[in-house]
Order: sequence, then structure tokens, then C-alpha cells
Amino acid sequence: MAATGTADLSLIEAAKRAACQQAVKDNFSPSFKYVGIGSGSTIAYVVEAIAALGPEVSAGVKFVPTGAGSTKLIRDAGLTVLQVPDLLIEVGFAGPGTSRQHLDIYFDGADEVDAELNCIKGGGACLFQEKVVSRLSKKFICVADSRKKADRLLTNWAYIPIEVSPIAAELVRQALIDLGSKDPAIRFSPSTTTHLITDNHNYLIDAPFPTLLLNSQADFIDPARGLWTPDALTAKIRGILGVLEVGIFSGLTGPQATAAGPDVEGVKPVKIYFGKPDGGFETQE
Ligand SMILES: O=C(CO)[C@H](O)[C@H](O)COP(=O)(O)O
Repeated sequence: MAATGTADLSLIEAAKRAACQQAVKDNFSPSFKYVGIGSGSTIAYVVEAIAALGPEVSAGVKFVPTGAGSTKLIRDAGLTVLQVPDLLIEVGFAGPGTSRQHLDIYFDGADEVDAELNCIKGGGACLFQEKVVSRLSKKFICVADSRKKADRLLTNWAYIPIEVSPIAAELVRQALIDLGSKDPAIRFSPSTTTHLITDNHNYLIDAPFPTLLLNSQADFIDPARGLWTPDALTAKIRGILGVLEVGIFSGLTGPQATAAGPDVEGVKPVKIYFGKPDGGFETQE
């Protein structure tokens, strides 16, 4: 994304906070049992807004994090942390075909959001746990500032983050080039000179793809439009040996996903709150 000056930064932070306060106001209920909390800088304002409601509102709720950063955020706010494996023990397994959407709601940010609410996530390196938590939630509410909004994914955000096994990383990189990615790169840690290691002990590959792949015969191209679709490109990348998960959040959501059964991919948001630099916000659903 474009570099941002210091003066603009405070406006952007105010925009993020405005979006999160509204998202919590509209969507959080003290009757909730389990609430998913994503990762990144924006989600901090969701946690802030929930904590500000006071213990009488939040004490009965368990907050499911998506990584080490969000675990600390929840804990520092005085809220109760419940990790995914503990959640799954707590709720148990009611048998084949039963719902696995145990979380009442999941709040998270995104790196880019398209007109159909598909997202790119993983700029903060937590995409795998974020996808697990989204998959376990009845609905995903996304919070972002308005710079993240685009008609089509990979318009302003440059790459798709992909979590991969370190041993297969070079193999995955080569397969991504075969698919049409331009210069996919293993991500380095910003604070060291070594590869970034995710919370799951893997590497990330950041894979740029052209926004359009016109005239391509590839099987992840929608022939009617000459474009790759988020669902098809995700499935294609996920099929590469060594890929754990892809940072595209697409697929059915909410009641549609519930109706389709427990194995459906319901990972994209049902609603997005975009904070605007003028202090206002807009929603998209
Ligand atoms: O996907 C993510 C982390 O893996 C974040 O939600 C995404 O990178 C947005 O971060 P921020 O709120 O700091 O802009």
C-alpha cells in the first residue's frame, strides 16, 4: 500500500477505531458464549470497545484468539482467553453432520476486501488460525479502514500470503510461478534477517498474481470473464504439496453456509465496517 505520513496516520487510526466501535455496538451481545478475535492493529480497537463495556457485560464471554498477538491483546484487556483446542474439548463433538459453528461471532481485520466481501488476509502472518476461527464461527464481521476497499482482490494489496511447510517452501514457490504468480517470495521477519516463522512454525510465501489473467486457459479462470475467481484460485493453491492454507477468505457465509452443512467453507465476512478518515464509517454487506 502507499506510504502514509505521520499526520495521516492519526486519521487512519481514528478511522479504524470508529469502525470497530460501531461494529461492536451493532454486533456484540452479552448473551454470547464464544467470540473470535482476529489479529493485526485494527482488531485492538474491537477488544478496546468490548472491554469498555465493563465486566458486567463481558464476564460471561470467552474470547477465542487467532495467534500469540491476539491472545496477549485479550488477556491484557482483562477478558477471558479460550484457545481453539480447549474450545473444541469444551463443546465436544455432537456427531456427523452437526454444526461446527460454535462461536457466536468472529471479529477481524483484512488486508483487502472486494465488492463481494472476499478478503485477503495474512499481512500479519496469522492467516491459518484466522481461517480456523472463521470456519468455527456463525458469522465473521470485518473491520478495516477505507484504504482496504477494492472492486477486485489484488488491486491495491500486492500479494496473497500463503502459509507453507518450511521443508517444501521452495517447491511451493516454483509451483506458484507455474500458476502465474510473479516473483513469489518467502517472507522475512521484519525484526531479524531470517525467515519469518508463524505461530504454527511454518513459513509464509507472499505471492503476487496479476489482477486479471485474460486469455489464460488455466482451470482456475472463469471462462466467461477471463478472470481468476477467489474460490478457484484458493483451491488451486491449496492443492500444492506443502501448502497449509491460503490467505484468501471466500466462500459461503452465515445462513447460506449453515444451510449447506458443516463441511462448507464459510470463511468470508457477512459484513464489513470501513472507517473513513473523516471520522465516519460505511458498511458493506
Ligand atoms: O490478516 C491479518 C493478520 O494475519 C490482519 O487482519 C490484516 O493483516 C490486517 O491488519 P491491520 O488491522 O493491522 O491492517
